[in-house]
Amino acid sequence: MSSGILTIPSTAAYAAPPRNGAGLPSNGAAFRVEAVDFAYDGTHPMFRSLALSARPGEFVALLGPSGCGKTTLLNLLSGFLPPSSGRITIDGETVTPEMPALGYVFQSPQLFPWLDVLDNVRFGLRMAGRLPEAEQRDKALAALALVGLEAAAGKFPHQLSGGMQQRVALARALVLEPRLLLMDEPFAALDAITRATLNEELLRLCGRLGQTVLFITHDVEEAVFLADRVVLLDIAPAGIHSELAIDLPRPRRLRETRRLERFTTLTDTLLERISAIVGAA
Ligand SMILES: Nc1ncnc2c1ncn2[C@@H]1O[C@H](COP(=O)(O)OP(=O)(O)OP(=O)(O)O)[C@@H](O)[C@H]1O
Repeated sequence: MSSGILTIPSTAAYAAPPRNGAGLPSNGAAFRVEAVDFAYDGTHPMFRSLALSARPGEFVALLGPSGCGKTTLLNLLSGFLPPSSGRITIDGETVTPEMPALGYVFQSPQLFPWLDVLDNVRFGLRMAGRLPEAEQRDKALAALALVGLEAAAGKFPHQLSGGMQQRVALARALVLEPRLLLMDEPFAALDAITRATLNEELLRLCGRLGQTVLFITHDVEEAVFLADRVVLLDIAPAGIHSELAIDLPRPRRLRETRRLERFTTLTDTLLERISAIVGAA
């Protein structure tokens, strides 16, 4: 944790900075899932000897048919679900839900309706109780500025659109300066235009802040647009079906990137693989 308002990594701050997909220095965390077995109630196996890792600053999108265990994997990675065997580490340390390195954004923004936007964003800092109130407010305002919502600080969630609420949820995660951002279909409930805007904003923020991201989506185009690597899950308990490196140039803009032949090739490849999984089920 830094003591500044929100730490934007600069090249000078790192002797040998790892590079994220945007080619910028990264302060992201590495995660590693090693030989993980997991079964709900001990009887419904979801994963057997699962292995997955990400390098600092990498943007990993997780795709797979409904029920294959994407959210389960996210809950294992966050420490909310303990594996029955194997090991999950963030920068070499066994994960726990309290790890300050972790940030979450879910499909529903889950804002507190009785708190204004600033206090929603400040909530985690208030609970941690480590900073004076004025500093908490400064940090919350800086996080809101990152998502373009500084002017909405005094509004309440019901006065915001769905897209604005999801931006607040993102600011609430970012204010804690997570080094690994776990996102579970964060834009799935939004209209296509808002979703496109938020996809571009997320990439801009990740390029600037450098955190590692695990992003669950059902949308193949969204996965290809955002990610450095797409991980495709098979029907449980088969685990990972395959991975695909997304070698599209950055920075990415939706309209330009979608027009690239390589974008079509990558999305087609994934769609074919998903059809094969579903067809075989
Ligand atoms: N707490 C639980 N107890 C028992 N079974 C569960 C629990 N949570 C999820 N499951 C089951 O585990 C399987 C995987 O669920 P999970 O939510 O991880 O899948 P998913 O790939 O994220 O699905 P979707 O794409 O539909 O969101 C499903 O069959 C689900 O019913």
